[in-house]
Amino acid sequence: MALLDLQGVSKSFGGLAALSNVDLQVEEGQAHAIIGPNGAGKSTLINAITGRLTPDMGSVTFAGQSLLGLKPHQIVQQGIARVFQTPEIFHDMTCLENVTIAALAHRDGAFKPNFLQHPRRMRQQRDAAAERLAEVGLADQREMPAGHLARGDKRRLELAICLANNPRMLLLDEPTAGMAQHETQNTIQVLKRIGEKGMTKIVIEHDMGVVFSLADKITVLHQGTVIASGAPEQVREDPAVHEAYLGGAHE
Ligand SMILES: Nc1ncnc2c1ncn2[C@@H]1O[C@H](COP(=O)(O)OP(=O)(O)OP(=O)(O)O)[C@@H](O)[C@H]1O
Repeated sequence: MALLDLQGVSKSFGGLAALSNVDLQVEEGQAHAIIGPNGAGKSTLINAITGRLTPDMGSVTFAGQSLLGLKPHQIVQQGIARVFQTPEIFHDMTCLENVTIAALAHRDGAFKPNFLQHPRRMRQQRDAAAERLAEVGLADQREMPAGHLARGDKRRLELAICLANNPRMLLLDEPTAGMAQHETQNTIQVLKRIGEKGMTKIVIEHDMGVVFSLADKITVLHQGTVIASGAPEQVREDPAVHEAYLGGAHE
């Protein structure tokens, strides 16, 4: 059974069908890229998964449970974390403090400033936060105020904050957008490392280099419909994909 299973999902805005009868199966432990030209329906699909909009038709199931009707925060509690969209970084706090607070908030359901009464719990969360920072390659910057980080490092801190919540699936929205080449390569390595630990990932990405270095499976959307879905080499050779996308301006 797929970890995330969408069947027949449709969503229209007025007369425009942003998604038409979309099926998507994301297997546990895989990196699944969703690609397509501008306006293909990628954001609408992600919004349907994260509860920011309700499909007109179809089903969205995660770990066997329907997500339909759940609010975005309830979907986060189910174990789906969206990265690189609405990062909540405290710029004056150190990287370690940022990740520790995220871990404490996850543990208590919300951040409660009572942690000073529980020094052992605080120490455990700090140790876990330090591990998350090491995972994303920010061990050396742990005592640095978050506001002083370079742009690419800030995004890796956001990733560490998401990981502090122990999600089952990460949704990555253009994880390398606006990054310099070396930052992009760094981010690819970090995401691969997280993947090796079995983390399931959905990646929305325009950069085909990133897509083909990360994805186990690729689904291609075009005008709200899935025109191809499969292994990267299979999708790369699909004539419909060439026609709609890979042969176009984004290659
Ligand atoms: N809230 C909305 N109201 C009206 N139309 C919308 C709304 N959201 C999306 N659309 C339309 O639905 C279609 C799909 O949009 P969507 O943003 O999902 O595409 P996308 O693949 O994410 O594009 P991009 O790569 O440019 O972000 C587009 O034609 C868009 O204009």
